Amino acid sequence: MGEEEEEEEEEEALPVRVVARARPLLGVETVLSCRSCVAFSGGASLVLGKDRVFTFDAVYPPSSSQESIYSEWVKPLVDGCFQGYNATVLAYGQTGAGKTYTMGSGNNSCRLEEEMGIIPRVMADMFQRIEEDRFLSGRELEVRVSYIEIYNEEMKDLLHPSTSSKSIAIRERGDGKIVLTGVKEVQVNSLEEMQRALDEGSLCRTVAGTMMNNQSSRSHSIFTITIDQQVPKRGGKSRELITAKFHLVDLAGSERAKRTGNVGVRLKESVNINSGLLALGNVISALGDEKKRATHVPYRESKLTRMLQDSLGGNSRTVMIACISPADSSFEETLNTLKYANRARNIKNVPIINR
Ligand SMILES: Nc1ncnc2c1ncn2[C@@H]1O[C@H](COP(=O)(O)OP(=O)(O)OP(=O)(O)O)[C@@H](O)[C@H]1O
Repeated sequence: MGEEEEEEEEEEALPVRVVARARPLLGVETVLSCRSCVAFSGGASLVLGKDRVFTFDAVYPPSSSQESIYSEWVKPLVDGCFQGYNATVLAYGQTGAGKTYTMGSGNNSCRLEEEMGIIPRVMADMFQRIEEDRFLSGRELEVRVSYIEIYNEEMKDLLHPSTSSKSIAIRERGDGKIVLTGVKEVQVNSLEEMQRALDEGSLCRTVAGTMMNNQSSRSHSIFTITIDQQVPKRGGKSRELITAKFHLVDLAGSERAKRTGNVGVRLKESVNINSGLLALGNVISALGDEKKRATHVPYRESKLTRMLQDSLGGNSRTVMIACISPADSSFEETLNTLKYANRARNIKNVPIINR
């Protein structure tokens, strides 16, 4: 293949992939006599209520495993990172819909192997790959992680919780890449070190009970893995740096404030959470609209969208997982989640290798 053709292939625009996942009915829902209001046909569509049909890139019914969603949608992104492509996985949905379970961004120490979520699987795969590539001549590799939380429009470094939020800022470099200043990345040399970073950071997340989930994460959390590789150039003695960033995002619950029974501080939180998600929705819809995409995408409306600027509609391979509860008591929230996720299907990203 000629160099020009290679360039063309790299710059092909890819849509953001959107998959929907329904968790099983929880014990508490069964006790409250909730019934499932979502039907699955086995394909990429689902039916909410009597006749609202939604089609995504894939649909995962309650019986589906953590492994299937990981191997079909996330593993290819891990492979891409080693080639220098950025990747992003976002979990969206109302409180209690299964975002933290799916991402594996909660406490993983008591989980069975098959219950492990996406982040622990990404880490295990990366280190297996690093181990396998160890003997490739001349290759040097460095892996770093950062873990941040956006809570009430303030950013917290979960790996260095004593860092003041005020010293953290999001900046756009001349080449359009987004960088965080004030957040300290941690270099990790083994799977165990990376797992420790995830577990310790997860413990510092802002969690509180709502009427819908007694361990509700009230913030957006973003676990970022950066891989830097010094690779010998083909045929020459010189080397090139290939770098890739993998954002794993567990978004705060998308529910409307009223349903969570929130008042006071929790209500203020809900308003802030929703403003981040609203901004994300606006960015998603602008990216899905050809005219707006060319003129103005409102990334600056929130910290969340600013931080994900080069992952949404930018240089990244992106998968969004819309998590839903099948319970009829969550019908309205599920409808909102599915509508929101549907809009994301129009976004096109242009992944290029980061040399
Ligand atoms: N696919 C699943 N299989 C079995 N249990 C699940 C599944 N998804 C979620 N659960 C369970 O449902 C409950 C709520 O899930 P989870 O905490 O992941 O929700 P969430 O969307 O992250 O909520 P919040 O936004 O409030 O943090 C948990 O007890 C979790 O273990």
